[in-house]
Amino acid sequence: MLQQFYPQVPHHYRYELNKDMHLAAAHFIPHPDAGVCARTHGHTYFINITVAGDDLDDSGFLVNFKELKEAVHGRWDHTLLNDDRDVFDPNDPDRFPSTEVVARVVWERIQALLDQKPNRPRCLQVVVRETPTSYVVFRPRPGVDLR
Ligand SMILES: Nc1nc2c(c(=O)[nH]1)N=C([C@H](O)[C@H](O)COP(=O)(O)OP(=O)(O)OP(=O)(O)O)CN2
Ligand SMILES: [Zn+2]
Repeated sequence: MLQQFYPQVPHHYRYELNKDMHLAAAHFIPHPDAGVCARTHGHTYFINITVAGDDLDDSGFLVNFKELKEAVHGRWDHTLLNDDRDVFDPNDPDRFPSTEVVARVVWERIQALLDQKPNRPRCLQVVVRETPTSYVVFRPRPGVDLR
C-alpha cells in the first residue's frame, strides 16, 4: 500500500499476520495548543495491524482479516472521530483523537476482539499514519496491557 511501511516487532510466536486498511475520517484536537489542528479537518488514515499467535482457529486462520477490518473501518470510516464519545473525550487529553490515541484505541478494540477467540491471538503492534509525514506506532506493554 502506498505510504505504508512495516516496522518489525520482535516475538517468538509461530504465526504473524498483518492487515492494512485505510480510513477516511475527520477530527479535531480540542485544545488551543493544537493550533490549526483544533479546527475540524479530515485525513485518510493508513493503519497497519500486527497479530501473532501459535495456534490457528477452525478455519485455519489466526484471525479472519475481514474481522479486523470490520472492527476498525466498520466503526470509524466516514465519521467525525470526536463524535464517538464512548471512545474519545474532549475533557481528557488521554482520550483526544490524536494519532497516538487513535493508535491505542485501535489496539484496544482489536485486542478485545482477539480475547474472545479460543486460539488467543495477540495484537502486538498498531501503526497509524495520519499524514504523508506523520505516523505513530503503538505497542502494548507485555504483562501490563497484554497478558
Ligand atoms: N504528536 C502529535 N502531533 C500532532 C498531531 C497528533 O495527532 N499527534 N496532530 C496534528 C494535526 O492533527 C495534523 O493533522 C497533522 O499534523 P502535521 O503532521 O504537522 O501535518 P502536515 O501535513 O502539515 O505536516 P508537514 O510535514 O508539515 O507537511 C498536529 N500534530
Ligand atoms: Zn489531523
